[in-house]
Amino acid sequence: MLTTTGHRLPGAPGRLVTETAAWGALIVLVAISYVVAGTSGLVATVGGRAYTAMGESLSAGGFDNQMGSLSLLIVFALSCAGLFIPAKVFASRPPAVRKTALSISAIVEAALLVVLSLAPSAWLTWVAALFLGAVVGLLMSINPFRHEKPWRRVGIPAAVLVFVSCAFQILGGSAAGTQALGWVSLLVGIGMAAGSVIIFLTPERALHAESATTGQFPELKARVARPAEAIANPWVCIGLFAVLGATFMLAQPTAIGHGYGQAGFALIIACCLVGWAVGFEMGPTFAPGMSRPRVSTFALLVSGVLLLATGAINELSGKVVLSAAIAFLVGIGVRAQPYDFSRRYGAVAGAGLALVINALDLGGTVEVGSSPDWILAPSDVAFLIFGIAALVAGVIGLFTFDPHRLQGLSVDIVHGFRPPSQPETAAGGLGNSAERLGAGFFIAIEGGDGSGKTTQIKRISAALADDGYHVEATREPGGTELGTKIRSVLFDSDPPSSRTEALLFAADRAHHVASLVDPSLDAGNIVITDRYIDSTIAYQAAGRSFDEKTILALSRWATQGLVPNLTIVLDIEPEVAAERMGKRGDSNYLDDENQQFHQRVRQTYLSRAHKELDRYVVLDASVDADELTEQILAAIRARLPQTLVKRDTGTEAPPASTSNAEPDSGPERSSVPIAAVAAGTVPDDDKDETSSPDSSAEVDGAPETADDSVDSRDTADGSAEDDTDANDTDERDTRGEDEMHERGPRFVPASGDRFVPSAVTDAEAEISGAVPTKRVDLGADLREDPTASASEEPSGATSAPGVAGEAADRDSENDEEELPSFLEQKGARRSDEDDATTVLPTHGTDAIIDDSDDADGVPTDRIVTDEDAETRIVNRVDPEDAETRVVHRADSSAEAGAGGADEDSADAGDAETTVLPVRSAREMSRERLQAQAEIERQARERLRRQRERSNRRFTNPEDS
Ligand SMILES: Nc1ncnc2c1ncn2[C@@H]1O[C@H](COP(=O)(O)OP(=O)(O)OP(=O)(O)O)[C@@H](O)[C@H]1O
Ligand SMILES: Cc1cn([C@H]2C[C@H](O)[C@@H](COP(=O)(O)O)O2)c(=O)[nH]c1=O
Repeated sequence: MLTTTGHRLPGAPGRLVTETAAWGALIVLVAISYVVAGTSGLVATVGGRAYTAMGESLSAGGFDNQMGSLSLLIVFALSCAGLFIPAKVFASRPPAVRKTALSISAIVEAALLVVLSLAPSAWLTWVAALFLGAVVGLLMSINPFRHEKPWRRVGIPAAVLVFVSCAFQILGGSAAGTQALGWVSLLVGIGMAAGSVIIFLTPERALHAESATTGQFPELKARVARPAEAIANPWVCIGLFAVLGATFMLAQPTAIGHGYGQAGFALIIACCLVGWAVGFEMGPTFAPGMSRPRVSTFALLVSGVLLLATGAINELSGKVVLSAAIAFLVGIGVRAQPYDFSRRYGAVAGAGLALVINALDLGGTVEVGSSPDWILAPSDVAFLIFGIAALVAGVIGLFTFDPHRLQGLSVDIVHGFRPPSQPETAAGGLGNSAERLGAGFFIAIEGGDGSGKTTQIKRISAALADDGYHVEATREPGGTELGTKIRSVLFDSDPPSSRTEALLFAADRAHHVASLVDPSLDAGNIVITDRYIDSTIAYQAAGRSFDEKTILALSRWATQGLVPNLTIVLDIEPEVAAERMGKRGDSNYLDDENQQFHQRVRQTYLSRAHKELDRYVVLDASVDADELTEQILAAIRARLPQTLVKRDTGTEAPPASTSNAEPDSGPERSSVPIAAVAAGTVPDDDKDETSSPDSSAEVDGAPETADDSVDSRDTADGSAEDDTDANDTDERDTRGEDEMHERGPRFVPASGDRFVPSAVTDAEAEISGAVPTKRVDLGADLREDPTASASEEPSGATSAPGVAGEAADRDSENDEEELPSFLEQKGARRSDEDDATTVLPTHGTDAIIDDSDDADGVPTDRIVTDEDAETRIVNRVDPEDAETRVVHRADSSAEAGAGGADEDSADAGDAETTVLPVRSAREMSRERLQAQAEIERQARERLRRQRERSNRRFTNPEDS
């Protein structure tokens, strides 16, 4: 059989034509050899009167079923022999050899078909059968059709055969159908010759066989079904192919045995092909809730029943429909699973066996007590035998392949046709297995910009922490150190192209899941993320009008299919959200998209939620924040599994923070602590943190916090530890592990705007040109009275629990009095929830930002650093725009020593620079990354504003 690997290939036209013709030849050949040999009998075919006898028989419409079967068997055996010649025998031949072999065999086959159609005779049929069988076998070995969807090629000659034979049969009666075979063989012979010529004219190199098309499991479709499972022994599929081979092969004996004529045969073959094609295409998604081996098993079982029915009934339309249904089930069953087994063995064995059974001529009449008696043709007996075998095999399969976590046959079937839950379907069939979600619970909070996600996450994290859970709050983009950089790339310079944007979000997500979400879920935490895949679908697919499937596939690939247990959509009119955003005064270029964009975003969230009501909860986000918090908490609490380990009771899973206690040992995450991590258990994080054992028992990250702060202050002070530090250290040493890590939710520092350098004083900040920034403190709301906290202790409000202590508080007070002018703006903003308190620490002299090349005086982001000195200089930015925070402030006098050397830099800071202090290597590497990102962001921001100013000047010179 001539085959190709797809019409996309170079040289495809020649192959397409010859292959189509070859399939046609096979059908016609099988039919003719059955008719001819069957009519005259084996002995008659070699006798001198063969031609006359055959002619008489043909016109009389008589057939010898037994001999026909034998004839068929020989033709079939020869044709199929080539399937088992190793492909490499010919495939490895040079293109020139392959090309010559293909065209010569095609022309030989064409010649035989033409002769056969013009001069039908018994002996000629045998000769043709031998030759064609050999040629077909040879060609199959050159390019086995296992890589192609057969119905595409065989469908054409089958359709032609149906048309021609029906026409003949309608015009000339049943016997005339045989003549149709002659005409069809002429047609396919001509086609074969044409294909041969095209192949001959095709350049050699274009005839290479390329990759498989059907041999691969279709990834995209697999996503909506249960994951594909590796099949150790695909005997069920081999059985299904045997059923298919038998069904095809019994078509002609059936047509003859029941006197349907060739039109009946053609009809059966064509409908079988259609059924097979439909089944093959639907296989990966059919019965999506059923395990894939189980789908195959049911297909085999049901096809067994249908085979029995096919054998039992005598009527043509019933046989046609049932044969098509059997072929459909085979298509379903074999395609439900990855297609990496050979279909040759099953199909050839099934067809061969069917012929042998048919040749035994076991038909007869069964008395059923009343007339008419039940007439069984030999082919019917073959169907019955196959039916029983398939049924038995199917039942064995049911006991062999487990249902998918379901019990009972009916339950299995009913559930089999329901789509599996989203987690199981995610990511190309990988899905969320139990292991994938770890022991934790994954929640995504979604919604348009300004819907209140951040506000709510702070609150619900605190509440859940109060419930005793390990909570990790994070966000996208920017939930990790790398994420902060990606966020910076996204939002701190010119907007990227839409495709770049989509890829950057995906990259952030990939890292976020791999380095933070997954490990945290593994540790048994509740992970709450501010945005996840739905945001990408809403913004990049619907917003930017990219293909949703592509965007989804990207995210699923990035996350390896991790799907939240629960997604809460905070739904709000974009206009209302925009108003809120206006008040908040912090936006990115996506926020600034037009209303249609945000409407599309909103609708996408809603329609996604609508499709999966189990996993989504949509809440009206325009209501009062407290009310919304209650609603969210109710939704979450109703879904939290009982098995989730709580802090106080949990003995199985390690506390969330355990794995992160040593910052460098765990998965990468932004380990800079957020001030209010202890909130939920520590009402006011600026109070009693050093004196209360509780308060020093920080949640994950808090020990780091303590370390960081202690280190920072020691270094910054250049002096010995103060009492606070000592106490803190002692307490940590004596605390149990659980205690050490547990205190409310652990907020993952989310981005560059969460950069928390160690202490500096405001005085120092003033000297150094430090950066007052808008504070983004997820922990702020966790304090008992955030407003009071923010207004009463503005500079210390961001102190880390167990770290800031009284000294820090004192410092804060001092700082308050000594606010430099630009920090007064910050002071003014402290009453706001999102207070601006941050200064970058200063220290070191050896690193500078070299602005000397800036002819226009605009600082650039060209940075020169001295690694050994572990210092960096940060350009000062507009206080309005900076986004960094500080945990606490250290003693200004102590800092002065370290900062003394900075004065040059600080002057240069006039020259808009800030110098970071010397730290431990570990901290420095962490902070360096953050600081560098911050520096770059700020520099870009300046450039952007500079450009804007220039533009303004340009467009409105008067203003300038
Ligand atoms: N229920 C509410 N009612 C009124 N104002 C609210 C409510 N929730 C939040 N806000 C305010 O709306 C603004 C936006 O809130 P928030 O930052 O939490 O939204 P967001 O969804 O996280 O926004 P973004 O997507 O841009 O990060 C904030 O100033 C916040 O104080
Ligand atoms: C995760 C994700 C986010 N976006 C957009 C949505 C927002 O406009 C910003 C993120 O800002 P936020 O203040 O942190 O909410 O990014 C997106 O377009 N695609 C995404 O996948």
